[in-house]
Formats: sequence, C-alpha cells, structure tokens
Amino acid sequence: MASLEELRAQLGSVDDKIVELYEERMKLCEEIGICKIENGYKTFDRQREKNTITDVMNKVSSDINKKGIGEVYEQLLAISRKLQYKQLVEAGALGRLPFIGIDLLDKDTARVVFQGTEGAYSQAAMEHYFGKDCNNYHVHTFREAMEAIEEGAADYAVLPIENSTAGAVNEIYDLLVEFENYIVGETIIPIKNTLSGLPGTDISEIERVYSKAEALMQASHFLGDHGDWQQISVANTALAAKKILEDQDKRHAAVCSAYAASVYGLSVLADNINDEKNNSTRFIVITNQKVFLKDATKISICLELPHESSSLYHLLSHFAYNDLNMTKIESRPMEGKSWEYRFFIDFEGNLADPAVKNAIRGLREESRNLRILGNY
Ligand SMILES: C=C(O[C@@H]1C=C(C(=O)O)C=C[C@H]1O)C(=O)O
Repeated sequence: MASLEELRAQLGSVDDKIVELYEERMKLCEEIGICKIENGYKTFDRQREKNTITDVMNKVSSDINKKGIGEVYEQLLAISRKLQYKQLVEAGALGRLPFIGIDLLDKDTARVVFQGTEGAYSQAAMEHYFGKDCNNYHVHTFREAMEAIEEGAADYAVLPIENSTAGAVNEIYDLLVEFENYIVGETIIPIKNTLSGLPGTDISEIERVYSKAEALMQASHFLGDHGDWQQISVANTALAAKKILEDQDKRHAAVCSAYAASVYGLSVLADNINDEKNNSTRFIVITNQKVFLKDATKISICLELPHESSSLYHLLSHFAYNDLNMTKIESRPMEGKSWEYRFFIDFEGNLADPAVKNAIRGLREESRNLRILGNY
C-alpha cells in the first residue's frame, strides 16, 4: 500500500493536469466571449449548460461521482460565464441608459414631500436630511408621496423603509417596484417615544393616554406601571400630540416623539419610555431622476428568480466572485404568482466600479426584471 506522501504526490500531479486543462478551457471561453460580442449572441446559454452538465455526469459511474462532477461543472460554467460578462462590460456593452453621477443634491432649492402629519417621524427624518428650513409639504399615504415624485410635484420624498425592531416596511418595497423612482439617499433616526402633556402637568394627574396602537404596545412596560390609565388608539403619534393640545385637558397625555411634543408645544413628562431602548428607523430619499451621488457607497437592486433549484445560490455567487459585500436581502411575494418571490438586495459599491458593473451584468442576464433602485 502506498504511503500518504506518495498518494499526495500523485494527487499533486493530477491537480497540475486539472489546472492546465482549466486554463485551456478558460482560454476557449474567452475566445467564445469575443465571438459572442462580435456577433451579438447572448452570453448565457442555459440549454447548452444543461446539456454539458448531463453529458459529463453520464460519463462517470458511481452516484457520488455523478453528483460531484455535476457540482464541479456548475461552478466551472458559472465562472466561464462571469469571464464573458467582464468582457462585455469592458467592451462597453451596458445595455441600459446609464445612471448619471452628480456631485451634490440641490437640497436648498428642492421641494420635499413626506407622508403623515406635522410632527411625524418622517418629518423629523426629512429635517435631518434636508435641513429645518427645507421647502416641504405632506401627504396622507405612501402612494401619494410616490405619485408626487413620479409626476414631478415634488423633487424628493422621504419614506421609512426599515425599523430596527419591527423590520421592513413592506408597502414601500412594493411601491419601489411599481413606480420608476430612484433612491438617492438615506438617513437613520432614533425612535424614542415620550409621554407628553400640557405644560405644567404633573404625571400624577394623567388619567388617559392617546397614541398609535403600535406605539402603545411598544411602551407596554411603562404603561403597565400605570394600569389605571385609559389607553386610546389614534391614527399616528403626531395626531395624538395634536389632540392633547386641542383638548386642553391636563388629565390627557400622548405617547409621541419629543419632536412631535415640541411641534405641538407639549412638555415631556417621561422620556424614552419604549420597552426597547435602541429602536431606530431607516428612511430613504427618492427622486424621479436616474442619478447617483459620485461618492455613493451602497446599491439597492431588486430582481425576480426562476422557480428552480439553487437559482438564489447561483445569483449570490456574482457578489462573491466580484468581491462585493452584500449587506441585506429581503423577499416579497410576487403578485399573481403563488410562492414566487422578488428579492431586494443591498450591497456596498458604486455604479462606476468595474466590479459592480460586472456583477450587475451577470445578475441581469441570470434573473428576470432586474432593476437598480439606486446608489446612495
Ligand atoms: C462558453 C460558453 O458560454 C457560457 C458558458 C458555457 C461553458 O462554460 O461551457 C456554456 C454556455 C454559456 O452559458 C458557450 O456559450 O459555449
């Protein structure tokens, strides 16, 4: 029986042959890539790849080797395809109207829209991003905000996309697909609710609290210590603050942000009363121009996948292969297609980076309806 060293030496010579053949194969794929660019042929030939994989699997005998060679070839073909995407990008074949890189957003002159009432967290986020004196107005629904951007009634909208404890705001994801608007910025603000009442009120005088149902729930420990208070739910926390001002009754208080309390001239009776103390919400800034800030570092895309085994696995390989760091993935059910999903992916990068261009080229070829939602 041969020793471990001898067997490893034999393995080494087999590896040398594999490497040599690998390079020979990639050289051929590169030539095929040139041929495809010259003739306008599509890079990804799904049927040809399926046939190649079946052929090589039929050439081995044991089941374990069949599965093994199948996996090796899946990777091999994916890599040769990625080489061809790179060739395409280098040849300047981007295939879509490009995003335009800009230096700055026109924050001072822009008209900005947010959803909600005066004192809403969205307004606080808007002021944080555009400044206190920005030219703004508000609408009732997220859809109306999206429409205002699409029609050009406003230049930018500030919309909540994700909360650190409650997760994604699904409606915004769906609207990003429905409307052709683009993300150009984001801002994260802490969500800290207070108990606020009329100036001069003592907390011992309170008998009734108003707020949005979720906000009452998120302060359940604090409110539990005051079990005798009547809890009344209203449409949102800013509206609760407004009601306290209008009622002028010292027995009433609102669970609302410190920002809403200041907008309606209330005093904070107890600060940061949420059960979860580190709650924050991420807001996106959208516009109808296909632009990105030249120093942008994050890209959001969405795409649909064929209902096939390992389609997500292959898709994600484009990030690994191009050394791109994926920071988030969400899925949403697709309308009219039970159990099929649209994926929303965030990753680090700038649309001007060659690695990003290569990855997007590959992702576009191997998924359906890929859209770049923005680079910010
Ligand atoms: C090399 C080609 O391009 C791609 C890669 C393949 C491969 O590596 O075998 C096969 C089909 C294409 O998806 C080709 O079209 O032949």
